Amino acid sequence: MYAIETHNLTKKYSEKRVVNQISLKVKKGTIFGFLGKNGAGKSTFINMITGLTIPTEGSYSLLSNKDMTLKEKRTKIGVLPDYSTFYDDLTAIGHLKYFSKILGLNLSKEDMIETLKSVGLEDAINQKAKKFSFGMKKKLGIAQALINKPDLLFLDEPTSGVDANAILNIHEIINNVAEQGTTIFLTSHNLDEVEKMCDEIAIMDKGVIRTQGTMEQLKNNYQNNLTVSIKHGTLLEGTSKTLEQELHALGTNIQMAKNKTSIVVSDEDTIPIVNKIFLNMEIDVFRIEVDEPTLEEIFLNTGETKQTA
Ligand SMILES: Nc1ncnc2c1ncn2[C@@H]1O[C@H](COP(=O)(O)OP(=O)(O)OP(=O)(O)O)[C@@H](O)[C@H]1O
Repeated sequence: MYAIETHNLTKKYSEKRVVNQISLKVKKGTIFGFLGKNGAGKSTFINMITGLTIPTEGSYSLLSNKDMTLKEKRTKIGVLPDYSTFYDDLTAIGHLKYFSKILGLNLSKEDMIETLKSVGLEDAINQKAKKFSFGMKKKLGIAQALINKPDLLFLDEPTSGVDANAILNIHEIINNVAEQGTTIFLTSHNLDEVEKMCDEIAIMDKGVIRTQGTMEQLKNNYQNNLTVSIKHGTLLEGTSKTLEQELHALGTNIQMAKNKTSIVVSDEDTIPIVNKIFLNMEIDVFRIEVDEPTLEEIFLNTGETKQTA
C-alpha cells in the first residue's frame, strides 16, 4: 500500500529541530513531489529514510518494511543525490560496473547496457565521463540509481541545470520508470515539473509538512485566495479612489490601472459582489477572469502564517 510511511520522524541538530515530527504516507506506484524552500529540511528527511542520517526520534517503514536493513535498501531503493560525482576517466558502463560492485549486485554487461539504453545513453556506453555534457551526467546519475531496478526511487533535483530538451528526455525516463511500477519520490525546485508529473505533492517548511495532497486538493484548499481580474471602461477622475475604497472591504492585493483592476478575494461568493460594485458605479465591465491558483502561488504562500489548509 505505502512505499514510504513515517511516524513523527524528527532530526535535531543541537537543539534545533530541522525535521520536526513528520508523519508522511506515500502510496506505492505514485510519483510524489516533495517541495520546500532552501533549508526547509527536505534532504535531512530523505537522508534519514535512505539510511544516511540517524533520526533523533520517530520511525519509518519503506515498502511496508519497518526494519529494512542497509543491504535490503541497496537492492530495493535507488537514489539520485542532489549532485553526483563521476570519475573523469571512467566510461558510462565503467561507472555502472563500479557502483554495482559497491552495492554488491551481480549484474551482467547486458543488464548495464539495458539500463544505459533506458536513460538514452546508448551512444555513450564506452565514452569517458569527462566528455559528458551536464545533461548526460544527470542521465548517468539516474542510470546509477536504476541499476538495481529499484521499487522505490529518490530523485533529488533530477533536472536542475539541464537544458529544455534534456528536461523533456528526463521526464520521459521518469514516466517510463513509473509506468513499470516504481514509486518515485521527487524533490524539485521546478514547480511546473512537479505540477505536470506528480500524483501527489507535499510542501515542507521549517521542518514540518504544511500541506499535502493531489494538485486538485491543494487548489481546493487554497480557494480562499482567488485573484479576480476585471477588464473595464476607463475610470473617470475621482472614480478610482471611490472604487478602491469599496473594493478594500472585499479583498486584498488590489491592483488598479486605467482599464484593468484585480483583487484577491477569499471565496467565490464575493465575485458577484465585486461585479455589482462596478455596475453600481456605472463602470462598464467587459470581462471578469478568475485565476486558478498555480502551484507556485500555493508554494509561495504556504508557510507558518500564510497556511490556508
Ligand atoms: N549536519 C548538519 N548539522 C547541522 N545543521 C544541519 C546539518 N545538515 C543540515 N542542517 C541544517 O538543517 C536545515 C535543513 O537542511 P536541509 O539540507 O535538510 O534542507 P533542504 O530543504 O534540503 O534545503 P535545499 O533545498 O537547499 O537542499 C538547514 O538549516 C541546515 O543548515
